Amino acid sequence: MNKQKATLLLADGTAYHGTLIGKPGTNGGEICFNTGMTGYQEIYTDPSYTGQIIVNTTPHIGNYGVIDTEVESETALISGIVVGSFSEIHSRIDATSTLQEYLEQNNVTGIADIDTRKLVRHIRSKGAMNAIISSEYDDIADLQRELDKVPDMAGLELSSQVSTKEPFYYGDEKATVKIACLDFGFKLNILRNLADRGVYCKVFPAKTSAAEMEEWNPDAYFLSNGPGDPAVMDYAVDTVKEILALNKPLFGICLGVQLLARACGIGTYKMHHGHRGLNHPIKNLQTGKSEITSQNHGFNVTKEDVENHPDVEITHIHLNDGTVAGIKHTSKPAFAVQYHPESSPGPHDSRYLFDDFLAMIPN
Ligand SMILES: NC(=O)CC[C@H](N)C(=O)O
Repeated sequence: MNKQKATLLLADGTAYHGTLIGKPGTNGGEICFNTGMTGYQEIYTDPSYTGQIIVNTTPHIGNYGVIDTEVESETALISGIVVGSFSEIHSRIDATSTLQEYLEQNNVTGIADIDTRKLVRHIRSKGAMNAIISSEYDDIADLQRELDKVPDMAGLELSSQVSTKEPFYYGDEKATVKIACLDFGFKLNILRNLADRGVYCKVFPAKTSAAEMEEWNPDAYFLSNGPGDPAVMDYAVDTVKEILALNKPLFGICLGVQLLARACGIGTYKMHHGHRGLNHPIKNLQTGKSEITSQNHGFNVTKEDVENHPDVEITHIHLNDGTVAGIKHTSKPAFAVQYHPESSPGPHDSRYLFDDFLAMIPN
């Protein structure tokens, strides 16, 4: 076990001292916490966490190692991890490497031996803020200088940086249903869920226009999850407006719901500390049933704007705080959710949303 020291400094001046894990260095981002009891590898490789330091509330991390294929994107784009107890050994027979090796390979600097319960209570009361992890500096003035370089998540556009540079295909090319997918930072399990239902996907870079995608003559459109602030993504909002004008089925997940909302003139806002975990309860207002869901978001759709909108209604609400968890357009075939039906990690309660989407596509 690497016993090099590391320091975590929060933007409000709180410092935590622990042990370096992953790659030695200095890295900053917005600190947020995920309450999932499992699935650290999928969480670290979810591109929506780009620019963020993840605190795992599960106290023991690393104990089942890493499997190369169990990823949500090719690499971990996170700015760091903060854990309680870190295990450099693992006991899963199929594991291809230790988490320590994986973090080093993916240039992730982390800190272990932190009282994550205390830290999470701090973030929960003070709200989301920037932080820095360093194994190089322990002097607060040095750390503060590095922390000052970290941009605020509010107002940050990140999707175009993580999106595919070239279009690519996913699924069965002989499938009769074709779905154009806008990549703002796709989680792979969304594509797996679409392909498993027998459709052919073409994934387009974030800045592709609807006219360009129409050249492929898709039957429907999909808006992916992704990092950053939807309020500074006018390029994508304009594309969603163009897609809505086509009257083809449209489904969006997480950032996708925020972009659909903004395309309809509904606002989005930065939450106090967001929702990240695997057991978030939501209620489907159309069926009256509740679902336990996987979530990862720090922004949300403004509820009053939806309530006052003549053509958009709330379909799902978050049962912990009443925030908007899903919306649909009442005169266009478009709907989206703020949570993750593809889970990975997380429960499968909401997989029906993929079936609902495909049922909207005429035969
Ligand atoms: N998972 C996502 O798509 C996240 C969307 C957005 N970046 C947010 O934090 O709210």
